Amino acid sequence: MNPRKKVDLKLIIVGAIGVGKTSLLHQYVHKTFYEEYQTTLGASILSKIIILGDTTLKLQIWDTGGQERFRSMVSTFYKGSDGCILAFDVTDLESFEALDIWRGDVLAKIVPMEQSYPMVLLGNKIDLADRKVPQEVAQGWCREKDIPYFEVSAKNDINVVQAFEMLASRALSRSILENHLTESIKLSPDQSRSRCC
Ligand SMILES: Nc1nc2c(ncn2[C@@H]2O[C@H](COP(=O)(O)OP(=O)(O)OP(=O)(O)O)[C@@H](O)[C@H]2O)c(=O)[nH]1
Ligand SMILES: [Mg+2]
Repeated sequence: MNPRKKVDLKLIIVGAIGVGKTSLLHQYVHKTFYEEYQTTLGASILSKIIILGDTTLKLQIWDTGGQERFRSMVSTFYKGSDGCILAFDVTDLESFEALDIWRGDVLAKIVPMEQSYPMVLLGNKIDLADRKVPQEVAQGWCREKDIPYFEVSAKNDINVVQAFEMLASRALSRSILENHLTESIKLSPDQSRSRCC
């Protein structure tokens, strides 16, 4: 029997204050939801082990606080991440308008291969009636940036697993590709020596 490969991935979740980042993470990892709001001070980490195909993935997911005063501090955690969930609240237009800034902050910390850095966008709280961001507008933003979009509800557990696992699977593909590149770089010194003199 083939033993499963094991891969560790660091994922981050970012977005404006109160959009539901912690709730999405708790719904995904613990299948729980809390109505009362407790803002995240700085960052915290949750882990989950999942199986994708022939690989056991250990996801270490960094939950970051959306308060403006933490922006610079939490951005230091983006480095070394394998993928990012961008989140906004479909009933909060400002949280949607802030996405360019959050995305820019993340990409500024990711070097190299910025183009292939996996991201997904989650429009949360679709269980609420007073929507301010139409689905087509969010989809348009994602199309421009080539990012998958999910309409989700942490409260009612709608599309949460699908969104996290889409990101995990993209992050896994990228990590496999990077390992191949690293292997071929390791092989190349011999080749360069043979060209010398
Ligand atoms: N109706 C509804 N409420 C939600 C949903 N997700 C989160 N909430 C509520 O929104 C509030 C904020 O949720 P959090 O998960 O703490 O938001 P956050 O993005 O982690 O906030 P910060 O840590 O301050 O950046 C809480 O009162 C949650 O109960 C949802 O899908 N539907
Ligand atoms: Mg939080």
